[in-house]
Amino acid sequence: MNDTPSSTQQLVSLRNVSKRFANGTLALQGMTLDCGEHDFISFLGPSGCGKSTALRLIAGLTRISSGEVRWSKTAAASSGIDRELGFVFQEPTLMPWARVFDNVWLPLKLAGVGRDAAEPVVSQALEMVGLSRFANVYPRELSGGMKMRVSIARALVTRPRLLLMDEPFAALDEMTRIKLNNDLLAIWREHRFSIIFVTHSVYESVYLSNRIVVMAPRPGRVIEEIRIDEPYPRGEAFRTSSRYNAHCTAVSQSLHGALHGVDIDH
Ligand SMILES: Nc1ncnc2c1ncn2[C@@H]1O[C@H](COP(=O)(O)OP(=O)(O)OP(=O)(O)O)[C@@H](O)[C@H]1O
Repeated sequence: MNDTPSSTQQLVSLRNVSKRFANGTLALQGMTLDCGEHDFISFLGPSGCGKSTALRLIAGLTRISSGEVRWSKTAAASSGIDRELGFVFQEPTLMPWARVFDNVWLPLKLAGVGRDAAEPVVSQALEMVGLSRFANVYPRELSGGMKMRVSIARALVTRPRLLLMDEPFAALDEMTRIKLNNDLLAIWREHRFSIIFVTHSVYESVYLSNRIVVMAPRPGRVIEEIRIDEPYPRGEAFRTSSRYNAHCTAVSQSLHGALHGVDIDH
């Protein structure tokens, strides 16, 4: 089945968005982007190109210096922007003293939903990430990949329409990362939310996304947007295909072209 997103319905739009920090750093310059319903967009680029800043601006965690972040009317009206967003960071940031269930319940608890009322929704979120049997364990009993799954379940428990992910799998080993890539794609396809995913990895961005925003530093800016018009589901056959390789080469070339003459942070 080819269910490549069509991006006809916009969810959130950035228009000429810039961010200059108080110390004078121009972290992001003139970014324009339309994120549609059921898009899977990657922000790809080296350290310091403004990927995290862009994500935080969309989330409203950092104030923009100029430009505009506009949400679709339906998204803004239904339950407030906060409920439309889930955020997953590189570190799972779980509460170590709380069981898995309580960690996932947290966003609902903060919204005033009691434990009993939340139970079916929390259970469903845990089921989505394959952790139904681990509701009662503490984070210290889980592997790195499982902790990240809990973090994803917590971000999805409010059923957001947009999931923002900031290098979520960067600290995981290769096999765990591949498994989480596949599971994330399966959850995204089934539940049809949108994802903006920050990564340094060309391979990961090509495997996951239907759109890749290539960025460069000093100042942080968008160089090019590349579409990966390949059908989902994507599995091992895609990962080992010549088409996948060709996309990776094209994206690498765009990235290297963008970096020509730029002094990288790392
Ligand atoms: N709070 C801040 N105050 C001042 N400068 C900042 C702040 N946050 C980020 N910057 C700077 O803005 C630029 C963009 O940072 P940002 O973290 O968005 O980049 P990034 O592409 O996400 O990098 P990385 O891949 O290393 O996370 C960098 O030069 C960074 O040092």
